[in-house]
Amino acid sequence: MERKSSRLDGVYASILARRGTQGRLRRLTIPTPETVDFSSNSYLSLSRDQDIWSAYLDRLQQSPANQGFSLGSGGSRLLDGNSAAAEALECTAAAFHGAPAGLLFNSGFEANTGLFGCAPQPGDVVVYDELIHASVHDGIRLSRARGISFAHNCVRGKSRTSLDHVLSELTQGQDGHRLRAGEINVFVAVESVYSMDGDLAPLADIVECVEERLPNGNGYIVVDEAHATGWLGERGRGLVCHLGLEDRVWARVHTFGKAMGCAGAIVLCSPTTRQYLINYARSFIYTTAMGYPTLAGIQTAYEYLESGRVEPRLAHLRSLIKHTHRLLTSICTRHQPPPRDVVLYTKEGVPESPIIPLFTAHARSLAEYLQRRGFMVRPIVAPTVPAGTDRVRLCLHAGNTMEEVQGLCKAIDEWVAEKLSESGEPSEKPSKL
Ligand SMILES: Cc1ncc(COP(=O)(O)O)c(C=O)c1O
Repeated sequence: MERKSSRLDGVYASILARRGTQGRLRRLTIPTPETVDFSSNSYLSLSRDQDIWSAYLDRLQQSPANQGFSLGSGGSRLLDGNSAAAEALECTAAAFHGAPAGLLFNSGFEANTGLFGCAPQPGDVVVYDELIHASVHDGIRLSRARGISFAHNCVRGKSRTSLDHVLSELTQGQDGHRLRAGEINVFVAVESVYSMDGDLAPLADIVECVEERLPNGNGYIVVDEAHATGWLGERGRGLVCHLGLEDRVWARVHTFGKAMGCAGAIVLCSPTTRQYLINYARSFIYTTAMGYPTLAGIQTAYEYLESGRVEPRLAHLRSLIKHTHRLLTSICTRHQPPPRDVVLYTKEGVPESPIIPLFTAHARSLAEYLQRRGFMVRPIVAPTVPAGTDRVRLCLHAGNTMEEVQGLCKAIDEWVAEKLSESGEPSEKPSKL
């Protein structure tokens, strides 16, 4: 008799083959250490910093015996997995980001699914930016709320899909009177820095809009600061602190796996909300808590940020962003008319973040070309991003040098010239960048 699993493998194999023919098959690769990193989310290059590593080892050596010699936590925080170190880290992070309280989660993904899965009450609504992270979508699916998207970063545009329009429709719709009376809660979910486009949310305007449309205080803004944590604002406190909106944003999610070079996340919120999450957030309750080595790494990274030693790195990162912008703009200007389908760099001003998308219908070709020249970049294609917006996602890091950026842009320039000559379009010779 044919084994069940082999029949199922056959089903999977044909699904994978279909995906393969569409050029959308996902694969695991091991990053090669000798390539120059223009891909990871380690924006500050802290994960390999010698000083932080030494401070981390010292912390492990000096930790109390009941904490320091345990690789794992031993259980859920609600059973045996809680520790003074976990609670101390929550206080450190909350103080650093100017929040009343915080609750750790094992990842940003779990923080979002935990928060959105239980925060809305029956009948509540979650209004979210259309480019919000997959984990928020999954959280909404787990919740008892209705989800409605608004157009990316469109707060007050005339479009019927602007945030203002969506909120206005809600307050005039079927349950409008209950919404206006503050009996239905509206959660508004945005990211401070969008992970694929690298643009910032117009957060001050979003806050104004929500307060105007929901004056009874039933608009609750949740900001996912995953890609802002550690580098945006003074000492990397994030966008909410940078704009002084701590008291007008209901909850924030900070993740430790990106600029902070560690792993895990925290939801910043009121003490009562924290207590509610402890009771109802399934991804907090039904999982083994972080062990001491992980907590110690995050605590060490926070101390580094708070000490101000991060400032020279931030300054270097800002210059890299400006320099890259100059070089990419010059590539596009020289290959006029703009090389349609080849590479489209759309930033008019200096990019707002170290994430710079290079839109091209040939994302895989560009990424492979750059990888062969020793630059690690990755193609990001549908369904990870909306169809028609395939790109190579360039990520700059404080650990990159000006020369590396120069080399990368020179290779992009050569690729553009090659592609254009293949397509028969006239192309400028790559010139000295
Ligand atoms: C905006 C955003 N939120 C949340 C997450 C999830 O964070 P983590 O990697 O810690 O699970 C990510 C990571 O890709 C992200 O980009």
